[in-house]
Amino acid sequence: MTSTPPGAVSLTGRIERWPIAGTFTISRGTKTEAVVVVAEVSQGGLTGRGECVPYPRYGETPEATLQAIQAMQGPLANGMDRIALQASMPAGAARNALDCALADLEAKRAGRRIWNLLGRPAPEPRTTAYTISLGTPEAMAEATAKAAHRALLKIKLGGDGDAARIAAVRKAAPASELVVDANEAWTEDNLAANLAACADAGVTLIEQPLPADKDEALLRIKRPVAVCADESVHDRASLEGLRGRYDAVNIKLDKTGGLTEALAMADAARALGFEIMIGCMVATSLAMAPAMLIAQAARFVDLDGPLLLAKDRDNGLRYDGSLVYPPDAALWG
Ligand SMILES: CC(C)C[C@H](N)C(=O)N[C@H](CCOc1cc(O)cc2c1C(=O)N[C@@H]2C)C(=O)O
Ligand SMILES: [Mg+2]
Repeated sequence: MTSTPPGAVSLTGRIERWPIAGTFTISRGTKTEAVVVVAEVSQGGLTGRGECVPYPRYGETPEATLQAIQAMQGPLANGMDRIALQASMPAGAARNALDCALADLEAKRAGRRIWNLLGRPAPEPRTTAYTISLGTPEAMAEATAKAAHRALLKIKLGGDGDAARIAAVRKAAPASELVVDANEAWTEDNLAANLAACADAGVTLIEQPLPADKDEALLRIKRPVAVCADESVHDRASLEGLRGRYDAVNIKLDKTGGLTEALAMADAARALGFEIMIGCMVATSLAMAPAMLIAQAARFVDLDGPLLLAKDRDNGLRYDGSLVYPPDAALWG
Protein backbone atom coordinates (compact mmCIF):
# COMPACT_ATOMS: atom_id res chain seq x y z
CA MET A 1 0.00 0.00 0.00
CA THR A 2 1.37 3.46 -0.99
CA SER A 3 1.13 6.20 1.69
CA THR A 4 -0.01 9.62 0.43
CA PRO A 5 1.92 12.76 1.55
CA PRO A 6 -0.30 15.36 3.30
CA GLY A 7 -2.00 17.65 0.72
CA ALA A 8 -1.31 15.26 -2.16
CA VAL A 9 -3.95 13.74 -4.43
CA SER A 10 -5.17 10.33 -3.21
CA LEU A 11 -6.88 7.75 -5.41
CA THR A 12 -9.45 4.99 -5.01
CA GLY A 13 -11.00 2.78 -7.67
CA ARG A 14 -13.74 0.17 -7.77
CA ILE A 15 -15.72 -2.06 -10.13
CA GLU A 16 -19.50 -1.48 -10.13
CA ARG A 17 -22.33 -3.51 -11.68
CA TRP A 18 -25.54 -1.78 -12.85
CA PRO A 19 -28.41 -4.05 -14.03
CA ILE A 20 -29.85 -3.41 -17.49
CA ALA A 21 -33.66 -3.17 -17.77
CA GLY A 22 -34.25 -6.41 -19.72
CA THR A 23 -31.37 -7.34 -21.99
CA PHE A 24 -29.28 -5.62 -24.66
CA THR A 25 -28.02 -7.47 -27.77
CA ILE A 26 -25.56 -6.47 -30.49
CA SER A 27 -23.73 -8.57 -33.09
CA ARG A 28 -21.14 -9.53 -30.44
CA GLY A 29 -23.56 -10.91 -27.82
CA THR A 30 -26.17 -10.17 -25.14
CA LYS A 31 -25.68 -8.16 -21.94
CA THR A 32 -27.74 -8.05 -18.72
CA GLU A 33 -25.63 -5.59 -16.72
CA ALA A 34 -23.30 -2.65 -17.23
CA VAL A 35 -19.90 -3.34 -15.69
CA VAL A 36 -18.13 -0.04 -15.08
CA VAL A 37 -14.96 1.05 -13.28
CA VAL A 38 -15.03 4.23 -11.18
CA ALA A 39 -11.96 6.30 -10.22
CA GLU A 40 -12.10 8.85 -7.40
CA VAL A 41 -9.31 11.37 -6.79
CA SER A 42 -9.37 13.40 -3.57
CA GLN A 43 -7.47 16.41 -2.29
CA GLY A 44 -8.17 18.84 0.54
CA GLY A 45 -11.58 17.35 1.28
CA LEU A 46 -12.73 17.51 -2.37
CA THR A 47 -13.31 14.45 -4.59
CA GLY A 48 -13.43 14.20 -8.40
CA ARG A 49 -15.03 11.16 -10.06
CA GLY A 50 -14.77 9.47 -13.43
CA GLU A 51 -16.37 6.31 -14.87
CA CYS A 52 -15.24 4.04 -17.70
CA VAL A 53 -16.34 0.84 -19.44
CA PRO A 54 -13.60 -1.67 -20.30
CA TYR A 55 -14.29 -3.27 -23.69
CA PRO A 56 -13.15 -6.86 -24.34
CA ARG A 57 -13.11 -6.01 -28.08
CA TYR A 58 -9.97 -3.97 -27.32
CA GLY A 59 -8.51 -6.53 -24.89
CA GLU A 60 -9.76 -4.69 -21.79
CA THR A 61 -11.22 -6.32 -18.64
CA PRO A 62 -12.65 -4.64 -15.52
CA GLU A 63 -9.94 -6.18 -13.31
CA ALA A 64 -7.00 -5.10 -15.50
CA THR A 65 -8.55 -1.64 -15.93
CA LEU A 66 -8.88 -1.23 -12.14
CA GLN A 67 -5.25 -2.34 -11.72
CA ALA A 68 -4.07 0.16 -14.36
CA ILE A 69 -5.94 2.92 -12.52
CA GLN A 70 -4.52 1.92 -9.15
CA ALA A 71 -0.97 1.88 -10.60
CA MET A 72 -1.27 5.66 -10.99
CA GLN A 73 -1.58 6.19 -7.22
CA GLY A 74 2.15 6.99 -6.83
CA PRO A 75 2.42 9.37 -9.82
CA LEU A 76 -0.76 11.20 -8.69
CA ALA A 77 0.54 11.55 -5.13
CA ASN A 78 3.74 12.96 -6.67
CA GLY A 79 1.84 15.67 -8.52
CA MET A 80 0.98 14.17 -11.94
CA ASP A 81 -1.82 16.31 -13.38
CA ARG A 82 -4.40 15.69 -16.14
CA ILE A 83 -2.05 16.93 -18.88
CA ALA A 84 0.88 14.77 -17.70
CA LEU A 85 -1.53 11.81 -17.49
CA GLN A 86 -1.89 11.80 -21.29
CA ALA A 87 1.72 10.65 -21.76
CA SER A 88 1.70 8.34 -18.73
CA MET A 89 -1.05 5.93 -19.86
CA PRO A 90 -2.21 4.62 -23.24
CA ALA A 91 -5.59 5.74 -24.64
CA GLY A 92 -8.35 3.46 -23.32
CA ALA A 93 -10.86 2.94 -20.53
CA ALA A 94 -8.47 3.26 -17.54
CA ARG A 95 -7.12 6.65 -18.64
CA ASN A 96 -10.69 7.80 -19.34
CA ALA A 97 -11.82 7.25 -15.73
CA LEU A 98 -8.73 9.06 -14.37
CA ASP A 99 -8.82 11.93 -16.89
CA CYS A 100 -12.49 12.64 -16.09
CA ALA A 101 -11.92 12.32 -12.34
CA LEU A 102 -9.04 14.82 -12.51
CA ALA A 103 -11.14 17.23 -14.60
CA ASP A 104 -13.95 16.97 -12.02
CA LEU A 105 -11.47 17.65 -9.20
CA GLU A 106 -10.04 20.68 -11.10
CA ALA A 107 -13.55 22.14 -11.37
CA LYS A 108 -14.29 21.53 -7.70
CA ARG A 109 -10.96 23.06 -6.60
CA ALA A 110 -11.64 26.17 -8.71
CA GLY A 111 -15.30 26.36 -7.64
CA ARG A 112 -16.19 26.71 -11.34
CA ARG A 113 -17.73 24.54 -14.06
CA ILE A 114 -15.26 22.53 -16.13
CA TRP A 115 -16.35 24.07 -19.46
CA ASN A 116 -15.42 27.51 -18.13
CA LEU A 117 -12.00 26.23 -17.05
CA LEU A 118 -11.46 24.57 -20.46
CA GLY A 119 -12.58 27.68 -22.37
CA ARG A 120 -15.51 25.89 -23.99
CA PRO A 121 -19.10 27.16 -24.31
CA ALA A 122 -21.57 26.09 -21.63
CA PRO A 123 -23.29 22.90 -22.83
CA GLU A 124 -26.90 22.97 -24.05
CA PRO A 125 -29.40 20.10 -24.01
CA ARG A 126 -29.04 17.76 -27.03
CA THR A 127 -31.25 15.11 -28.63
CA THR A 128 -29.77 11.65 -28.13
CA ALA A 129 -30.28 8.56 -30.22
CA TYR A 130 -32.17 5.70 -28.59
CA THR A 131 -30.81 2.23 -29.30
CA ILE A 132 -32.90 -0.70 -30.54
CA SER A 133 -31.33 -4.04 -29.60
CA LEU A 134 -30.54 -6.69 -32.22
CA GLY A 135 -33.25 -9.34 -32.78
CA THR A 136 -35.56 -10.79 -35.40
CA PRO A 137 -37.19 -8.29 -37.77
CA GLU A 138 -40.49 -8.84 -35.92
CA ALA A 139 -39.00 -8.26 -32.44
CA MET A 140 -37.11 -5.19 -33.65
CA ALA A 141 -40.23 -3.78 -35.30
CA GLU A 142 -42.14 -4.24 -32.03
CA ALA A 143 -39.40 -2.48 -30.00
CA THR A 144 -39.15 0.25 -32.64
CA ALA A 145 -42.91 0.91 -32.64
CA LYS A 146 -42.71 1.66 -28.89
CA ALA A 147 -39.89 4.18 -29.59
CA ALA A 148 -41.33 5.64 -32.81
CA HIS A 149 -42.05 8.98 -31.09
CA ARG A 150 -38.29 9.53 -30.69
CA ALA A 151 -36.53 11.78 -33.22
CA LEU A 152 -33.39 9.62 -33.63
CA LEU A 153 -33.13 5.83 -33.39
CA LYS A 154 -29.95 3.73 -33.53
CA ILE A 155 -30.69 0.27 -34.89
CA LYS A 156 -28.35 -2.60 -34.05
CA LEU A 157 -27.73 -4.95 -36.97
CA GLY A 158 -26.06 -8.36 -37.13
CA GLY A 159 -25.17 -9.47 -40.67
CA ASP A 160 -27.50 -12.12 -42.13
CA GLY A 161 -31.04 -10.83 -42.65
CA ASP A 162 -30.18 -7.15 -42.08
CA ALA A 163 -32.11 -5.94 -45.16
CA ALA A 164 -35.31 -7.39 -43.64
CA ARG A 165 -34.50 -5.83 -40.24
CA ILE A 166 -33.95 -2.39 -41.81
CA ALA A 167 -37.21 -2.53 -43.78
CA ALA A 168 -39.21 -3.72 -40.74
CA VAL A 169 -37.79 -0.98 -38.52
CA ARG A 170 -38.46 1.78 -41.06
CA LYS A 171 -42.10 0.63 -41.36
CA ALA A 172 -42.45 0.76 -37.56
CA ALA A 173 -40.96 4.27 -37.25
CA PRO A 174 -41.80 6.19 -40.43
CA ALA A 175 -40.92 9.61 -39.00
CA SER A 176 -37.73 8.92 -36.99
CA GLU A 177 -34.23 9.62 -38.30
CA LEU A 178 -32.45 6.24 -38.46
CA VAL A 179 -28.80 5.40 -37.79
CA VAL A 180 -27.79 1.73 -38.09
CA ASP A 181 -24.82 0.08 -36.33
CA ALA A 182 -23.54 -3.25 -37.69
CA ASN A 183 -20.71 -3.50 -35.13
CA GLU A 184 -18.43 -5.04 -37.84
CA ALA A 185 -20.94 -7.75 -38.86
CA TRP A 186 -21.09 -7.12 -42.64
CA THR A 187 -18.73 -8.54 -45.26
CA GLU A 188 -17.35 -7.25 -48.55
CA ASP A 189 -19.82 -9.66 -50.26
CA ASN A 190 -23.03 -8.28 -48.68
CA LEU A 191 -21.85 -4.65 -48.40
CA ALA A 192 -23.46 -3.33 -51.62
CA ALA A 193 -26.83 -5.00 -50.95
CA ASN A 194 -26.94 -3.76 -47.34
CA LEU A 195 -25.95 -0.22 -48.38
CA ALA A 196 -28.79 -0.26 -50.93
CA ALA A 197 -31.28 -1.49 -48.29
CA CYS A 198 -30.23 1.39 -46.03
CA ALA A 199 -30.58 3.91 -48.86
CA ASP A 200 -34.07 2.55 -49.72
CA ALA A 201 -35.15 2.92 -46.07
CA GLY A 202 -33.84 6.49 -45.83
CA VAL A 203 -31.17 5.62 -43.25
CA THR A 204 -28.97 8.68 -42.51
CA LEU A 205 -25.80 6.99 -41.22
CA ILE A 206 -24.27 3.49 -41.16
CA GLU A 207 -21.91 2.79 -38.26
CA GLN A 208 -18.98 0.35 -38.65
CA PRO A 209 -20.32 -1.98 -41.36
CA LEU A 210 -17.09 -3.98 -41.88
CA PRO A 211 -14.51 -5.41 -39.45
CA ALA A 212 -11.95 -2.75 -38.53
CA ASP A 213 -9.12 -4.74 -40.16
CA LYS A 214 -11.13 -5.39 -43.34
CA ASP A 215 -12.62 -2.01 -44.18
CA GLU A 216 -10.60 -1.18 -47.35
CA ALA A 217 -13.64 -2.14 -49.47
CA LEU A 218 -15.17 1.16 -48.32
CA LEU A 219 -12.51 2.97 -50.37
CA ARG A 220 -13.67 1.32 -53.59
CA ILE A 221 -17.47 1.26 -53.24
CA LYS A 222 -19.86 4.15 -53.87
CA ARG A 223 -21.43 5.04 -50.53
CA PRO A 224 -25.10 6.04 -51.06
CA VAL A 225 -25.43 6.61 -47.28
CA ALA A 226 -22.79 8.24 -45.06
CA VAL A 227 -20.58 5.72 -43.21
CA CYS A 228 -19.25 6.26 -39.67
CA ALA A 229 -16.17 4.62 -38.10
CA ASP A 230 -16.51 3.22 -34.58
CA GLU A 231 -14.30 0.17 -33.99
CA SER A 232 -11.94 1.57 -36.72
CA VAL A 233 -11.29 4.83 -34.86
CA HIS A 234 -9.77 5.41 -31.43
CA ASP A 235 -7.97 8.71 -30.98
CA ARG A 236 -6.43 11.48 -33.12
CA ALA A 237 -3.69 9.16 -34.38
CA SER A 238 -6.23 6.90 -36.11
CA LEU A 239 -8.03 9.67 -38.05
CA GLU A 240 -5.71 10.05 -41.04
CA GLY A 241 -6.08 6.39 -42.12
CA LEU A 242 -9.87 6.73 -42.35
CA ARG A 243 -9.91 9.31 -45.15
CA GLY A 244 -11.77 8.03 -48.20
CA ARG A 245 -13.34 5.14 -46.24
CA TYR A 246 -15.55 6.98 -43.75
CA ASP A 247 -17.62 10.17 -43.67
CA ALA A 248 -17.99 10.38 -39.88
CA VAL A 249 -16.27 9.19 -36.71
CA ASN A 250 -17.81 7.92 -33.47
CA ILE A 251 -15.84 9.49 -30.61
CA LYS A 252 -16.12 7.58 -27.33
CA LEU A 253 -14.23 8.66 -24.24
CA ASP A 254 -13.45 5.01 -23.43
CA LYS A 255 -11.51 4.86 -26.72
CA THR A 256 -9.82 8.28 -26.58
CA GLY A 257 -8.76 7.76 -22.97
CA GLY A 258 -10.79 10.65 -21.65
CA LEU A 259 -12.22 14.09 -22.31
CA THR A 260 -8.84 15.80 -22.84
CA GLU A 261 -8.02 13.75 -25.95
CA ALA A 262 -11.69 13.63 -27.05
CA LEU A 263 -11.85 17.44 -27.29
CA ALA A 264 -8.62 17.55 -29.32
CA MET A 265 -9.84 14.67 -31.49
CA ALA A 266 -13.19 16.36 -32.21
CA ASP A 267 -11.35 19.50 -33.38
CA ALA A 268 -8.96 17.43 -35.55
CA ALA A 269 -11.78 15.32 -37.02
CA ARG A 270 -13.77 18.39 -38.02
CA ALA A 271 -10.66 19.94 -39.60
CA LEU A 272 -10.28 16.78 -41.73
CA GLY A 273 -13.92 17.05 -42.85
CA PHE A 274 -15.42 14.23 -40.77
CA GLU A 275 -18.89 14.56 -39.21
CA ILE A 276 -18.85 13.70 -35.50
CA MET A 277 -20.90 11.23 -33.50
CA ILE A 278 -20.39 11.23 -29.74
CA GLY A 279 -21.02 7.69 -28.55
CA CYS A 280 -21.09 5.67 -25.36
CA MET A 281 -21.12 2.19 -23.89
CA VAL A 282 -23.77 0.87 -21.50
CA ALA A 283 -22.95 2.97 -18.44
CA THR A 284 -24.35 5.44 -15.91
CA SER A 285 -24.74 9.21 -16.19
CA LEU A 286 -21.26 9.68 -14.69
CA ALA A 287 -19.80 8.33 -17.95
CA MET A 288 -22.17 10.44 -20.12
CA ALA A 289 -21.56 13.76 -18.31
CA PRO A 290 -18.10 14.60 -19.78
CA ALA A 291 -19.30 13.45 -23.21
CA MET A 292 -21.91 16.26 -23.11
CA LEU A 293 -19.04 18.68 -23.90
CA ILE A 294 -18.29 16.80 -27.15
CA ALA A 295 -22.03 16.53 -27.88
CA GLN A 296 -22.15 20.29 -28.47
CA ALA A 297 -20.24 19.97 -31.78
CA ALA A 298 -21.59 16.56 -32.79
CA ARG A 299 -23.97 15.96 -35.69
CA PHE A 300 -25.09 12.73 -33.96
CA VAL A 301 -25.41 12.35 -30.19
CA ASP A 302 -25.58 8.75 -28.93
CA LEU A 303 -25.60 9.09 -25.15
CA ASP A 304 -28.45 6.76 -24.21
CA GLY A 305 -26.50 4.45 -21.87
CA PRO A 306 -28.49 5.36 -18.72
CA LEU A 307 -31.82 4.93 -20.57
CA LEU A 308 -31.08 1.19 -20.84
CA LEU A 309 -30.36 0.75 -17.12
CA ALA A 310 -32.88 -0.44 -14.53
CA LYS A 311 -31.60 2.43 -12.32
CA ASP A 312 -29.13 5.30 -12.88
CA ARG A 313 -26.82 6.73 -10.17
CA ASP A 314 -27.88 9.60 -7.86
CA ASN A 315 -27.88 13.08 -9.45
CA GLY A 316 -27.94 11.43 -12.91
CA LEU A 317 -28.40 13.42 -16.10
CA ARG A 318 -31.94 14.64 -16.77
CA TYR A 319 -33.51 12.91 -19.79
CA ASP A 320 -36.73 14.48 -21.01
CA GLY A 321 -37.78 11.99 -23.69
CA SER A 322 -34.71 12.00 -25.92
CA LEU A 323 -33.49 15.42 -24.80
CA VAL A 324 -30.45 15.03 -22.52
CA TYR A 325 -29.43 17.93 -20.28
CA PRO A 326 -25.92 18.99 -19.15
CA PRO A 327 -24.71 17.63 -15.78
CA ASP A 328 -25.30 19.32 -12.43
CA ALA A 329 -22.09 19.94 -10.49
CA ALA A 330 -23.28 17.32 -7.99
CA LEU A 331 -22.79 14.66 -10.70
CA TRP A 332 -19.62 15.84 -12.44
CA GLY A 333 -17.69 18.90 -13.64
C1 LIG B 1 -26.73 1.82 -24.48
C2 LIG B 1 -26.17 1.66 -25.83
C3 LIG B 1 -25.65 0.28 -25.96
C4 LIG B 1 -25.03 2.62 -26.00
C5 LIG B 1 -24.81 3.08 -27.41
N1 LIG B 1 -26.00 3.60 -28.00
C6 LIG B 1 -24.24 2.00 -28.30
O1 LIG B 1 -24.91 1.50 -29.16
N2 LIG B 1 -22.98 1.66 -28.09
C7 LIG B 1 -22.35 0.56 -28.81
C8 LIG B 1 -21.44 -0.16 -27.88
C9 LIG B 1 -22.16 -1.32 -27.31
O2 LIG B 1 -21.75 -1.61 -26.02
C10 LIG B 1 -21.17 -2.83 -25.76
C11 LIG B 1 -20.93 -3.82 -26.71
C12 LIG B 1 -20.27 -5.01 -26.31
O3 LIG B 1 -20.03 -5.94 -27.24
C13 LIG B 1 -19.82 -5.23 -25.03
C14 LIG B 1 -20.06 -4.22 -24.12
C15 LIG B 1 -20.74 -3.05 -24.48
C16 LIG B 1 -20.84 -2.23 -23.33
O4 LIG B 1 -21.36 -1.11 -23.27
N3 LIG B 1 -20.28 -2.87 -22.30
C17 LIG B 1 -19.72 -4.16 -22.69
C18 LIG B 1 -18.26 -4.24 -22.45
C19 LIG B 1 -21.66 0.99 -30.09
O5 LIG B 1 -21.73 2.15 -30.49
O6 LIG B 1 -21.09 0.16 -30.76
MG1 LIG C 1 -20.92 1.44 -32.60
